[in-house]
Amino acid sequence: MSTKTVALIAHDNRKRELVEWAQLNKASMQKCKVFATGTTGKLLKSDVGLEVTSLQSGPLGGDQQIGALIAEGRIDMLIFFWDPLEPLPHDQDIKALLRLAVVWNIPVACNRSTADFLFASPLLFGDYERTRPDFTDYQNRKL
Ligand SMILES: O=C(CO)COP(=O)(O)O
Repeated sequence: MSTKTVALIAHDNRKRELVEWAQLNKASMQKCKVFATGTTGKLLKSDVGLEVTSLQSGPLGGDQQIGALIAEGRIDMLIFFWDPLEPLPHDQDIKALLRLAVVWNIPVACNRSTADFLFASPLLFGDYERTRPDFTDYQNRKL
């Protein structure tokens, strides 16, 4: 079984919620490789004590960096507590990230109960191999 790679992101109004959730799931998180956007990553290090690879802050391109990692097949799961009540300057980046997670068949949790379900799943540390879609036909289409 290979180490799972998880991307964690939370918008400002939901950062406390993500930190609390990560504290409760710290033992499992420590078995994963964790990527995060800038400020989220900083909090996960300082308040949870996780080892995290922090990318740029979301509005500065962090969502796009996570999206690129997904497209490269380097992320197994996305936990993204996005803010459903406030528009943000980088809304398009957020939409693009969520879109790529669907394109590449990545499990995504946008709230705490879904994150609980993902982390309670025997598949998390089992021998489940996510089907990575094959877009060969799409890439070879006649133009
Ligand atoms: O804005 C974000 C995701 O869209 C999160 O970025 P930060 O983790 O830097 O706050």
